[in-house]
Amino acid sequence: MYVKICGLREPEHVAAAVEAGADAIGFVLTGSPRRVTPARARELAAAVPPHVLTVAVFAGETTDEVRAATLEAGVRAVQLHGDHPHEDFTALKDLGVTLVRAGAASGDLRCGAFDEDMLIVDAPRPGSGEPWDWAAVRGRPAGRWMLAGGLAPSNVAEAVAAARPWGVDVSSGVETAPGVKDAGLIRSFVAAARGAAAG
Ligand SMILES: O=C(O)c1ccccc1N[C@@H]1O[C@H](COP(=O)(O)O)[C@@H](O)[C@H]1O
Repeated sequence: MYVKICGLREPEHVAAAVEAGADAIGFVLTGSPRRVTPARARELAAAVPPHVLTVAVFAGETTDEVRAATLEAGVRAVQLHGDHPHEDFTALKDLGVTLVRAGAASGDLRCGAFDEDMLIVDAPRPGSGEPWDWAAVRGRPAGRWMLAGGLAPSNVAEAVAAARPWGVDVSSGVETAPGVKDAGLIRSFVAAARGAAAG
C-alpha cells in the first residue's frame, strides 16, 4: 500500500511522516490553509531521504507557473488538480519529475491516459476533508492510483476495503485544525493504511 501524506508545513511533521514509513509527502503550492512557498518547500524537502517522493501540489496554475515553482522547490514530483488537458502533462515531461494527475471520480480514471505516472481519485473538492462514496470507484481505475478525499486514521481501513486502491493520500484527516498537522495522527494513518492492506 503506497501512502502519501500531503500538506506538510513543519519539519517535525515531515520527520514524523518519514519515520512512520510514508512513501511520499506533499507540499501545497496553491491556495489552501496548507500553502507554503516554493522556498519553504525546498527547505522541508532537503530533510527528506531519497526513497521518499517529494511532491509539489498545484490546482489551476499554468504550466509555466508549475514549472517555475517546481524548479524553485526542488521536488521530485508534481501533482495537478483540476481539468488540465493532456498537453499540460506533455509540456511538463521535460522537468523529469513524476507526474501525478488528480481528479474526481467523474473524470477519466485510466492512469496513464494523460501520460501521467500516478493518478489520484479524489473528492469533488480537493483538500476539503469530505468523505465520498469510495466504493463507487472499486474496480474502475487501474495501475498506480491513490484514493483520496476525507481519509483519516479512523476510516482508511474501511476506504481501502471499499475501493481497493493501489495507494492512499491524506491531508485534512491528519490535522487538528485546517493546516495544523499532528504527528500522532500521521503515525496512526500510516499504520492503519498498512494494516488495512495486509488484512
Ligand atoms: O491539501 C490541500 O489543502 C489541497 C489543496 C488543493 C489541492 C489539493 C490539496 N490536497 C490534496 O487533496 C486530497 C486530500 O484531501 P483531504 O485528505 O480530503 O483533505 C489529496 O489528494 C491531497 O493531496
